[in-house]
Amino acid sequence: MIEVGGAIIDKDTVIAEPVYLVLDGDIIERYERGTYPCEGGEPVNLIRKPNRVAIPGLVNTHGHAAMTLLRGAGDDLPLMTWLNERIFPLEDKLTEDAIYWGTQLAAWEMLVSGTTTYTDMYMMMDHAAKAVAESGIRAVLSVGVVGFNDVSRENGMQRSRSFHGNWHRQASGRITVTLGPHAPYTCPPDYLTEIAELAKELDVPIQIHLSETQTEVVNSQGDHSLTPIALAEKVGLFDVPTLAAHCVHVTDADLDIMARRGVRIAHNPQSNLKLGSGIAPLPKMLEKGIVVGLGTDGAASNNNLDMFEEMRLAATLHKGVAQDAEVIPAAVAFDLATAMGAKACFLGQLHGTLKPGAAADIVLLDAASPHLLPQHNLLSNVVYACGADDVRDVFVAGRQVVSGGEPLTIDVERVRAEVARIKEQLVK
Ligand SMILES: CSC[C@H]1O[C@@H](n2cnc3c(O)ncnc32)[C@H](O)[C@@H]1O
Ligand SMILES: [Zn+2]
Repeated sequence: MIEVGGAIIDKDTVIAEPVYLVLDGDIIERYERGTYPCEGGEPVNLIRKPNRVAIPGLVNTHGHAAMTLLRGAGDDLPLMTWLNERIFPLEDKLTEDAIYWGTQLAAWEMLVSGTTTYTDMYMMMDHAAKAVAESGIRAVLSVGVVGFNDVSRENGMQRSRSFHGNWHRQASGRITVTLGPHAPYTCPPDYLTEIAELAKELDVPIQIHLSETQTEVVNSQGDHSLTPIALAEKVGLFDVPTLAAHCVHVTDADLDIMARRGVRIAHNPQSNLKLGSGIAPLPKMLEKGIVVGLGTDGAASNNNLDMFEEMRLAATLHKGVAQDAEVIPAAVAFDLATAMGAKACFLGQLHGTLKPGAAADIVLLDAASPHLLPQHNLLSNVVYACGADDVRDVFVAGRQVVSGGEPLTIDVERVRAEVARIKEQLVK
């Protein structure tokens, strides 16, 4: 049982008074308004935190966790220069050990900033999954694959298949495996078709980067006479549930395809701004009924994994673009960062809420923080005022993984030392 001073159950249910959550293992059994009636003494499993506000754990729908190791290694460059000149040469030096420690660093950063579920597309993913299992976070993982030649194509298929066999639904069900074709500009059309076939066989969704920059769209039009999204549909990618990251440069016809085919979008406002890619038309996506989540992308293009920043940016950026303060209200931004984000990355209907039957992924904020005072509107305070520093306690699948702002599952001194060592190897 967790008793708190207030809770946001979901975007529509805000309780600005004492409330307690009753857990049944890794699930929320129910919530009740008021304090827990302690007739006959206080139960041993009652966590009483009147100075906390409970929200669902935040869901980060796009990223590359171990890129924490490359934070600050290439800034102020456009996407393709950033990738080709800075990131790919460093990634060539990453080892299995580096992926493990880079993912530990990411899990630490995400858990203490209130993210309980994240998605990942990267390399040597068995080692990322090990860090997920140990840290207690929940994750939707994929081996990132490219199809430059026959060897990379075959490797990608084999690695994806074996990663699925090793990790799908493992770590007490906290890991979901998906397939991760990097992008249409790194995976030729027939390779995308092969990947879609494998996804059907394994019965798993796909995550991919789509239409991130104008250059990508212009090149796709030149090479295939189709936008990346129209191409993805043509090659059969959308026959499988798909989560498309970015979708910054999209036509109305692209969005119609995505709405019709149930393609989800991961909106990464901070990364898109930092790489100078542009601003995705989030209001239009939502008007068309597309399921959208928020993502940080990797820590080398953001440069942090703080979902409070993405939530606030989603709620403010689009008001400025549209010159309309009514666009993306606080409740919608909160939904994108929680329940709709969970739908975007293929988790259960109730995931990202504190409703009965939802996974017990719960974040407790410091109700005494200046950001939560006064409480004219609790949801507004969380979206427009709170930040990662207000996170005090975090539970994933009913297990406490952060207490008083400190991670319980991560040896932070060890992570600091290993990351410093790996950084020296990378720059040698
Ligand atoms: C094949 S593993 C994933 C691959 O993606 C690269 N990456 C990181 N951020 C982005 C982005 O915004 N657009 C495209 N590709 C990106 C990452 O460095 C890995 O090489
Ligand atoms: Zn990405």
